[in-house]
Amino acid sequence: MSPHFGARLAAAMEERGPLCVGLDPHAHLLADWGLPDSAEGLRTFSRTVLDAVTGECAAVKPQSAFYERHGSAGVAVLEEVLQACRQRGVLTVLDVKRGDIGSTMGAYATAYLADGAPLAADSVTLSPYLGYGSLRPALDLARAGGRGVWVLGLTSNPEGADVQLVGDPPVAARVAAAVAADNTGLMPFGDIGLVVGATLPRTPAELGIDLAATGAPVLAPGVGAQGAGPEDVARTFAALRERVLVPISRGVSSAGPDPEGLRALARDWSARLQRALGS
Ligand SMILES: O=C(O)c1cc(=O)[nH]c(=O)n1[C@@H]1O[C@H](COP(=O)(O)O)[C@@H](O)[C@H]1O
Repeated sequence: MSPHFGARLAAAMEERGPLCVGLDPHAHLLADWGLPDSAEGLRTFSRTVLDAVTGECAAVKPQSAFYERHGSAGVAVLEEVLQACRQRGVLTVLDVKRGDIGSTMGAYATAYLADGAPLAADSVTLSPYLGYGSLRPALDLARAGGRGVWVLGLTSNPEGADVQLVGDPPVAARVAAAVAADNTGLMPFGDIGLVVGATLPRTPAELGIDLAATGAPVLAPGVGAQGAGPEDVARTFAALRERVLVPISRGVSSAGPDPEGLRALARDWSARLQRALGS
């Protein structure tokens, strides 16, 4: 049986550090790169970033929205990106933030987490805000295939607190407790990750959320364009530094289209993150 996603992620982070490069082909970035805002522009952007950063990061995170913007032609490019990552052995976090009633969730799960699906990824982002239990079909299919999921906990945007911090214990703490139960026994960490922004004004511990107890890897967005830096990652995730995967998108792709510039900036972020996290 192949290793579970948490073990594969741990191995990739051990080898290449905590950086995850995001693929978010914003219209303004395509323009800055001198590319058309079209499927062809997405293709060139994605290939260029992927070629430049393969080997410099533990994973890549394509954001589906920027591909969907161009309809079926854009989604075809996303399929190519995922296929290229599979061929290169690059771990993928497909950022789709899906969440729906359980029966529909089963279809989303098949779309992103089934062997042979055109959009199959190593892991996918999910929203638990229709109820954590509604994600079960995706959690089960991911685990059966050695894949993973990232459940939104405390998101990097300030508006997230309106939902995630309601109640005592806060909603996000209840999500974290459910993740902890599902990760029981998986080493070195589980296949169900939590998304916790690096931009939070208060740390999870200060909010009464014991991330270390969840056994979850943490996806910590917000570094670079959203204002957080490596020291914020180190401060926010003090007790679980070896489990934090840090996605940076605009903070890397702003160096394009020059591949050397992209690679140099990815290396620089990676070195700064590793220094801050003491890894
Ligand atoms: O799940 C995510 O990746 C995510 C969660 C979150 O709380 N905040 C957040 O910014 N993201 C995603 O992370 C990426 C951030 O992009 P940059 O700010 O350019 O690095 C975008 O694709 C967001 O959709």
